[in-house]
Amino acid sequence: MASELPPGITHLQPLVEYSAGGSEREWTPFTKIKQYTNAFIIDKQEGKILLGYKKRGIGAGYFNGFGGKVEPGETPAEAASRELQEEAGIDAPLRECGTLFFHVPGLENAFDIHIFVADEYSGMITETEEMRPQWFSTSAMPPTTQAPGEPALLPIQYDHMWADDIHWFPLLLANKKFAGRADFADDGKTLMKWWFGSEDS
Ligand SMILES: Nc1nc2c([nH]c(=O)n2[C@H]2C[C@H](O)[C@@H](COP(=O)(O)OP(=O)(O)OP(=O)(O)O)O2)c(=O)[nH]1
Repeated sequence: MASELPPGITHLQPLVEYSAGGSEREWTPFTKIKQYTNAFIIDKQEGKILLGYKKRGIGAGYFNGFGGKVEPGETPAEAASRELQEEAGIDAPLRECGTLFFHVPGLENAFDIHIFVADEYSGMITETEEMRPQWFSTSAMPPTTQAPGEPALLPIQYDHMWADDIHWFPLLLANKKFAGRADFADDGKTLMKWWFGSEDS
């Protein structure tokens, strides 16, 4: 169990350290916290996860889950469902599985990102102005069995994602509850320091 969690992590249950690293410097101070969401569909039977290529805004050019700001009067769960519908055209029985506290120096606010997951969805997955949805294999190896005529799914493209994601995606994929913090450099891309833990080791 971590003796002292990074500032910003408010997870109620004890956490076991999973991945930590980066520079020795202190966690960057922040003044405001904004609530965000990020939602993933994971089809365990077929071994695939739905991500979207972000076409604009924060994290443009990266693959990510679907999400955005929690609007005034909304719960994070309501915001996550709304954003999933707005960005991918689908509905899903989302459950909150983790939190990512994220900070870039120079930005007034830190991001408290509520991570949601579902293993099924309804509706038709649709490309939107913000996101181009794409399934990826959850296995490091490309799947060997494919439906006839279907292209093999790529493994998750960590080198085209936020630099912290590789440190907590394994917890998401293993269905573990987790929380963590990632501090970035001024460029908003280079990961300077991180800590992630899960409820079970
Ligand atoms: N996986 C991952 N997602 C991140 C990281 N940092 C970060 O902001 N995000 C997510 C949180 C949100 O889902 C998304 C940023 O939301 P957005 O671009 O839609 O924000 P916005 O202000 O435009 O909000 P909105 O208009 O969609 O409500 O990026 C990170 O380090 N890893």
